[in-house]
Amino acid sequence: MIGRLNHVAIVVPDLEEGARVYRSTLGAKVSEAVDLPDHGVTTVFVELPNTKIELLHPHGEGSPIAKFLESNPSGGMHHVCYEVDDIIAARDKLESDGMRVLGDGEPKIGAHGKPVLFLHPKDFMGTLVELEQV
Ligand SMILES: CC[C@@H](C(=O)O)C(=O)SCCNC(=O)CCNC(=O)[C@H](O)C(C)(C)COP(=O)(O)OP(=O)(O)OC[C@H]1O[C@@H](n2cnc3c(N)ncnc32)[C@H](O)[C@@H]1OP(=O)(O)O
Ligand SMILES: [Co+2]
Repeated sequence: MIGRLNHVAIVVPDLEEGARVYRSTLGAKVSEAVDLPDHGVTTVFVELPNTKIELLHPHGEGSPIAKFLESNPSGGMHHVCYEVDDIIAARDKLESDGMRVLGDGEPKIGAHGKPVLFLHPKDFMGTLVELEQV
C-alpha cells in the first residue's frame, strides 16, 4: 500500500533557528515559512535529493502539535509521511484492520496541495504516520 517516504517532520521551538541550522550548517535548500491555519502549524520545508524534512511550529489556538512541543521543549521528530496512490482505499483498508484514523477520518488538503490523513501513533509502534495521496 505505502510507497515513497514523502517527508519526515520535526517540531522545533524556533523556526528561524531551525531553518538557519538546515540552510547554513547542513547546507540544504530551505523554503520560506508558510502558515497553514487549517492544520494549526507554520512550516518550513527542507528539500533533500530523495525526500523532504518538514520543520513545524504551532500556529494559532489548539494546534495539534502544541502538547508535543510542551513535552519536548527542545523539539523532536514528530511524524513520517508515506505516499499512497488512493487515500480512500488506504483509509478503508486500515480501518477494517482496526487502525485508528485521526480527526473526522476525511482527508484534508496538506502542505503540498494533496489529500492527507493521520494514523494514531499507538497503532504504529509509537510513530505518528501521515499518508499523502500523490
Ligand atoms: C503541514 C501540514 C501537514 C502536511 O501536509 O504535512 C502536516 O504534517 S500537519 C502536522 C500536524 N498535524 C497533526 O499532527 C494531526 C494529527 N495529530 C493529532 O491528531 C494529535 O497530534 C495526536 C497524534 C492525536 C496527539 O494528540 P495530543 O493531544 O498531542 O496528545 P495525546 O495526549 O492525545 O497523545 C496520545 C498519546 O500519543 C503520544 N503522542 C502524541 N503525539 C505523538 C507523536 N507525534 N509521535 C509519537 N507519539 C505521540 C502521546 O505521548 C500520548 O502517549 P501516552 O503519554 O503514552 O498516552
Ligand atoms: Co506532514
